[in-house]
Amino acid sequence: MKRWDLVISGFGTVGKQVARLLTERKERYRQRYDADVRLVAVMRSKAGCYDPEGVSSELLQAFSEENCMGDMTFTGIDFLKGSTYDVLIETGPSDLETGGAALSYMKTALAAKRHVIAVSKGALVVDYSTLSALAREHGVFLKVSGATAAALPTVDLLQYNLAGSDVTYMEGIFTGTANYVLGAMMEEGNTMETAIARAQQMGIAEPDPRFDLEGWDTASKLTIIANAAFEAKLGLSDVKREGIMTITQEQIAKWKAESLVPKLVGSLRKEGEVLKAAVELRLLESDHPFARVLGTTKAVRVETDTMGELLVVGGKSDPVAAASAALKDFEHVLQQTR
Ligand SMILES: NC(=O)C1=CN([C@@H]2O[C@H](COP(=O)(O)OP(=O)(O)OC[C@H]3O[C@@H](n4cnc5c(N)ncnc54)[C@H](OP(=O)(O)O)[C@@H]3O)[C@@H](O)[C@H]2O)C=CC1
Ligand SMILES: N[C@@H](CC=O)C(=O)O
Repeated sequence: MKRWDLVISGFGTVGKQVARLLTERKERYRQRYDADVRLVAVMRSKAGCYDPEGVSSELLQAFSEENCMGDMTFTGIDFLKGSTYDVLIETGPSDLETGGAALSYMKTALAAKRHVIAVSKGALVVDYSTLSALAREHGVFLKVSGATAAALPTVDLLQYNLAGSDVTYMEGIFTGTANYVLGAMMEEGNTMETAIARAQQMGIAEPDPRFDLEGWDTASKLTIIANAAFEAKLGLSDVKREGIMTITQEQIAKWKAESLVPKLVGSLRKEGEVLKAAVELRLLESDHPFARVLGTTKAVRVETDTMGELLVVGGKSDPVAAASAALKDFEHVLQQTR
């Protein structure tokens, strides 16, 4: 039986769910893949815990509960370099300006021939080309489902289900928080503040809700999808971006009276060799398929040259679903390395 040692960087809402699901699925990995999967290390911003034989559930519990003061000399990169592992699952903050610590973790792991499964978006947005080149050079996988709408298949849909087809257009509702906030304002008469607070309680809103509501989250996902699945060289600044933070109660009342449904839609359109990316507020007729995508649910629609049109609705934003998407990526690594 092959040993698979895993590290999780970032041990917050999603990271903890990844750890929980990994424990639950241990037997499945044994039976299906003849794999002895162990979580050997987890790290937070100021501390990490590592046991080469597998971190015990008691230690994990203590690590997740303690007020993480850590050791002032702790650095995630040294911790990672000092750990022996096969796969890094990155669930730290998404820093869209520099890629943050996640970028150095991912580069370090890939250069050391470790597979990387990204849930955070910043590093992929900032330097996907270097990361994918490192993965190719070292013969390991860089998987990005968790960072590209998680339970809603996007990159996998394009790379696996539509392999060989030319996807000429893609559009979707990619940010559950924005969709939830718009729906709560339209259907439940909530204020934006109340709706944001609810999305934060659900664990799906980013630490700064403007990330979701000003379109950065959708723009980030589009950038990664474009680079990973369309082999484009898109930067975040290439995405035309609109948000929903300035929506007023007067606008809500008007749209209701006109039976229009507001949705934050991200799109990628091929125009010759150029890929045009945009995030915009669209006012949809009530019979539009996206108008019925409610709550934290997401959706994607694609147009292809030879496989027609596809619509996938579902994959709601949810920390457990995001963790499960990361482990879908892990399962694909297990399948592709057998
Ligand atoms: N929440 C969701 O539903 C989804 C989130 N994502 C993405 O996943 C990532 C994590 O989200 P979420 O779990 O909600 O975020 P949280 O804020 O709950 O957790 C972030 C974790 O990262 C840790 N961290 C911060 N800095 C570092 C560092 N330098 N090195 C190691 N760890 C660090 C934090 O440490 P400490 O505990 O010490 O504060 C915390 O444990 C984000 O990038 C988000 O965009 C993607 C899909 C869905
Ligand atoms: N903030 C995101 C969650 C992760 O991608 C969302 O609301 O969909």
